[in-house]
Parts: sequence; structure tokens; C-alpha cells
Amino acid sequence: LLASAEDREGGCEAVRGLPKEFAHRGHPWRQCSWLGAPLKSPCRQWHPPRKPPHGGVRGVWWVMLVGDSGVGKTCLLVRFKDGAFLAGSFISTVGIDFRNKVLTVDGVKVKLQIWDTAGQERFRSVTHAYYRDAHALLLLYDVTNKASFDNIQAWLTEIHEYAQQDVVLMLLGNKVDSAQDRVVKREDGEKLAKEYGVPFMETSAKSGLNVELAFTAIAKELKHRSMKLPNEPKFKLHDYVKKEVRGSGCCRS
Ligand SMILES: Nc1nc2c(ncn2[C@@H]2O[C@H](COP(=O)(O)OP(=O)(O)OP(=O)(O)O)[C@@H](O)[C@H]2O)c(=O)[nH]1
Ligand SMILES: [Mg+2]
Repeated sequence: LLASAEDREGGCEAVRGLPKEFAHRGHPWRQCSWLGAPLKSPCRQWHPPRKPPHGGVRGVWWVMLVGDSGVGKTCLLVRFKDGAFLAGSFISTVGIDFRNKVLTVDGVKVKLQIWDTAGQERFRSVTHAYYRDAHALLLLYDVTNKASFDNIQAWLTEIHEYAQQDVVLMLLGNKVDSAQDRVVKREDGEKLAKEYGVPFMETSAKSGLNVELAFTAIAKELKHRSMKLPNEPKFKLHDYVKKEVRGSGCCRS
């Protein structure tokens, strides 16, 4: 097999002709040598033994933001990516969009490709097509909008139908900065999350509360799943979230 230097940078998928951005799709990339897992595929020869590709990034994962229109998915993503809040008039997402963010998890550089979906019903079929490839889902409701909370059950049914069985899932109650308009209590969110066995936290794209934590927790879980060393203790997402989460009285980002 012959491959250009650029192909080699792209890893084994470049050999299969997939663009770099889709390097992890449809391929068990945890087989790659630079992730430290057993080598089975013919990609062995393309990986430099110690220098991971993609400028030191050792894992690429897809995270999808889902939930009703207006719950704050786009704002949460912008807060995480750029550290800013999109104030002003609400511009509803059309179809689907994504942003990349590289972060360091336990000393390892990983990339999250974060897909921001449209909450509006008319774009639902677009969203369905992306579930299958998602490694993690952040399911949002708006604490100032009861209907968005009531719809969580329907979202979970949809996730069950379209997403991978082992998808990492987290429930987020957003807009906790709007204390006066709150109609969904934190305990209600906690209760629902417990019922479905998913980790939960309240967030604010406006103040930044728990935004970094939500994405970091997901990244940690994904990193541990694919790069766990034999003697390393199992990462427990629920416990980590419980320990790290901050209440809305505080303003940690
Ligand atoms: N107070 C407050 N407002 C927020 C927060 N997050 C989002 N908003 C506001 O809520 C509205 C909707 O936010 P978006 O992020 O665009 O909502 P979305 O979930 O992406 O909506 P769709 O794209 O239609 O699915 C905007 O007017 C935001 O300014 C938050 O944490 N606190
Ligand atoms: Mg949006």
C-alpha cells in the first residue's frame, strides 16, 4: 500500500479514502496503535509509533446537542467554544451545524466535534440521520419552560430508537440564571434523570455555570472508555458529575 504523508497524518481511514474529519466514522479507530489498544487492522504501518496524528490529538468524538427549540443548545455550544453568551434576538438553528473544540483530558489532547441540532420539529428527520454516529448526547431542557421538560421523555424515546446503545448521555437543565422565571425545580430534573439512570446537572449558557464541566465530563468518559490502561480504575461519570457539579448560587464556569 502506498500513501502520501498527508494520508499518513490522517491515519488508517485516509487509506480507506475517508476525509480526515470523518476519520472515526464507520471504523473501529480504537484499534489504531497510537491509542494504545491492540492492533488488528492493516493501518499499523501508517502510524508513527509515538507521535499521534492530528497535532497531538489522540481521540475525536462526536457530541450532539438535542432538545426542544429555544432551550439554549446553540448558546451552550458558543459559551463552551468561545466563552461568550449570544445575547439578543433568538436565531433558531436551521438543520444542523458543528463546531470543533480541542481539550486536554487527564493530560491527553482530545477533540470534540459538537453537533448543534435544530430543535424545531420540521428538522427532526435531519437530526435522526446523525444520531447513529454520535458518541455522546447532551439532552437539554429549559428550566423556565415546563413544556421543554415534559418533552424530555419523548426525546429519550427518540434517542433510544436512533442512537447507539452505548451512547454517553447527560441531561442538562439550562437557563438557571433566570431564577425568577424558573418553573422546573432542580429536584424534578434530578428525579427524572435518576429514573432514566442518566447523569444530570443544571447549566447556564449566560453565566457559564457548569458549561465547561458538562463537556469535560463527557470527554473524560469517552477518553476512559477508549484509552483505559489495564490497571486504571474505571471512570464513574455519575460520581464525577455529583462531585464536581455546582449549584446555581455559584457562578463557576
Ligand atoms: N437567560 C438565559 N437565556 C438563554 C440561555 N441560553 C440560551 N438563552 C436564550 O434562549 C434563546 C434560545 O437560545 P438558543 O441557544 O438559540 O436555543 P436553541 O436550543 O439552539 O434553539 P433551536 O436552534 O431552535 O433548536 C436565546 O434568546 C438565548 O439568548 C441561558 O443560559 N440563560
Ligand atoms: Mg440552535
